[in-house]
Order: sequence, then structure tokens, then C-alpha cells
Amino acid sequence: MLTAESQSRFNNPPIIVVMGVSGCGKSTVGAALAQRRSLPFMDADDYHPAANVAKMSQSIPLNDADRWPWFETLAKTMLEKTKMSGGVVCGCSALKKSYREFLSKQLGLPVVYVLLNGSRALLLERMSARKDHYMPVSLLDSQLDTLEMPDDDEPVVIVSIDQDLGPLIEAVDTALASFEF
Ligand SMILES: Nc1ncnc2c1ncn2[C@@H]1O[C@H](COP(=O)(O)OP(=O)(O)OP(=O)(O)O)[C@@H](O)[C@H]1O
Ligand SMILES: O=C(O)[C@H](O)[C@@H](O)[C@H](O)[C@H](O)CO
Repeated sequence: MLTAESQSRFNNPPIIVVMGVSGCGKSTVGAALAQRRSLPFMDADDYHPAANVAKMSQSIPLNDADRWPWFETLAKTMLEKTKMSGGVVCGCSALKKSYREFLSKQLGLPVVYVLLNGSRALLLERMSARKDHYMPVSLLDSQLDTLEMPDDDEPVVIVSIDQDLGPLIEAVDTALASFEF
């Protein structure tokens, strides 16, 4: 549990959401970042209701009504993991500003976002190379249309995915250095 003693080690517990559109590397980068920081990793995809997965599998984009209950579950789970382990890394699309604000508000703690940013061509290439994933390549354009790039006032760092995983994790770590965890 997050005791007063363990809490005092941090100005804020590290609550990091690795975000972006499908295929940008949220699961891959998020898991590696969590391992590097000895934090638990949770993949938001694992918390989708079956109906959401069924929709995406049929190439139907999710809408707000599909996503809000999912974000409620995510916020609850992120808070539980933070209390247990002193922080958490979550891989989650978090495409809209309202979704990002909701997570921070629900947790009652600052959430820092890492946006994995890449060109449509590179995302298409990575999604196409991936096997056994329910998310069809045909949904990439709706993901890109839905993504709201962060405003200057948001706690978001942006990292290019056009680099190998090693340097990419280093870049994420460097970008996060300005946040006091
Ligand atoms: N920096 C990288 N260089 C090369 N390949 C990468 C890199 N990052 C991720 N990949 C590969 O790209 C594909 C997409 O990555 P990943 O599944 O982590 O993305 P995602 O954002 O979690 O996707 P989704 O939201 O659709 O589940 C995977 O096959 C992964 O191995
Ligand atoms: O908000 C969304 O539209 C979803 O989270 C998607 O981003 C998928 O779950 C993910 O990309 C799986 O491939």
C-alpha cells in the first residue's frame, strides 16, 4: 500500500499514460518503460468490454458512449495499482483531451502523458506487420481523425516513434525528466 512513508519519497506518484493511435507502440513502449521504472504496467486494451472489442473487430470505430465506461474502469484500476505499488504505467489511446482530463480528475492525482507520435505511413506499416490483433488497419484513419493533439497546457510529452525501441525508451525517459515524481 502507499503509506505515508512511501508517499513521501515522491512529490507525486509516477502515473504515466503512454498514449496515441492504434499501432503507435503503446503496449511495447509502455511495458518497457514500466520495467525500467519498476512499476506495474497495465494495457488499457485488456479492460475493454467485449462489446467494444467486437465493434472494433468489425471495423466500427468506438464512440464516446463506448469509451466512457471503459475510462471509469481504467481510472479505478490505475488508482488501485498506484495505491498498491506507488505508481503505474498504462498504455491507453486517450485520444481526446476530455478523456485525458477525466483520468486525472478521477484519480485526484496528476497524470503525465507520453504521446507516441508517428506518420500515417509508419503506423500503417507497423499495424500491417502485426499478426493476431483484433484492431483492423481500416480503423487507423478514424483513430487519426479522433486524436486531439495536446494543448500547451496539458502535461504531455511527445516522442517520435520513428526510431528503434532502445533509443525510443531513452527519449521517453529524458522527456519525463522534467516531471517531479
Ligand atoms: N520503435 C519501434 N520500432 C519498431 N517496431 C515497433 C516499435 N514500437 C512498436 N513496434 C511494433 O509495432 C507494432 C505495434 O506496436 P504495439 O502493439 O505496441 O502498438 P499499440 O499502440 O499498443 O497498438 P494497439 O493500440 O493497436 O494495441 C508491434 O508489432 C510492435 O512490435
Ligand atoms: O480508444 C480507442 O479507439 C481504442 O482504445 C483503440 O485505440 C484500441 O483499443 C486500440 O488501439 C487497440 O488496437
